[in-house]
Amino acid sequence: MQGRFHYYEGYPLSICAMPVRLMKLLGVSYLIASNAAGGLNPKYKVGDIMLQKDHFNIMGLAGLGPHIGPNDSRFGPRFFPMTNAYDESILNKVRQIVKDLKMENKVHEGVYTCVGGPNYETVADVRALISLGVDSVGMSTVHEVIAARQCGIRCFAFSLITNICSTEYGTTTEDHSCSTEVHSEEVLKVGKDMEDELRIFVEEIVEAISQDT
Ligand SMILES: O=P(O)(O)O[C@H]1O[C@H](CO)[C@@H](O)[C@H]1O
Ligand code: HPA
Repeated sequence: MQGRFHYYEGYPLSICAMPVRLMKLLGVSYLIASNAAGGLNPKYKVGDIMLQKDHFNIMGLAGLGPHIGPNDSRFGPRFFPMTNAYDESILNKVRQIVKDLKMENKVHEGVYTCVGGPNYETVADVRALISLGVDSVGMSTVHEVIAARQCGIRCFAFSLITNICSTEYGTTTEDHSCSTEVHSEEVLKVGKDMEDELRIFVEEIVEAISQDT
């Protein structure tokens, strides 16, 4: 996909996840999802990569999801497990790729969450998410992975840490900027700067997965 639909753009989560269901109809069996995300884990630095071991479905706990409403059985059963949402055998292949590409110093494994956005988080939000065991925060991916798992697509996802979420209140300067604020320009720049490295990383993953198929 080139880009994606986001909930904050006004689309219901079923539309945000629609491309995944289209992929299913086209015969896709593996999903590699990526996202730009804020780092919550204090070990993370800007430009690091977090392999998603799991996600915390905060919107789902509030009753939002791509699968709310009448169930269309072409896209899987009404009820389904999410215990092993992120495929361990793909993760193992990626762990090897990380070693081969000598990326260990910048790659972590952790838990992602999707918030509604489009505002970035308050300090209180950030502190709460950390206390809930979340390592990175964005505004996508979770509903895509839910739709994929419902229809049996195997999933791998990673976050590019584009900014560090602040756990402290900053001081606002005269021009009204604030040292601890995140701005989308920063997010886009880190994404752009990492483009070549991530392309190689994803190409390696596709290659490793395709050896299985
Ligand atoms: O998750 P992706 O689409 O990578 O984008 C992330 O970056 C944007 C905010 O900067 C939000 O859309 C958030 O979800
Ligand atoms: N929060 C939510 N979404 C994001 C962030 C963030 O800090 N960075 C990039 N997408």
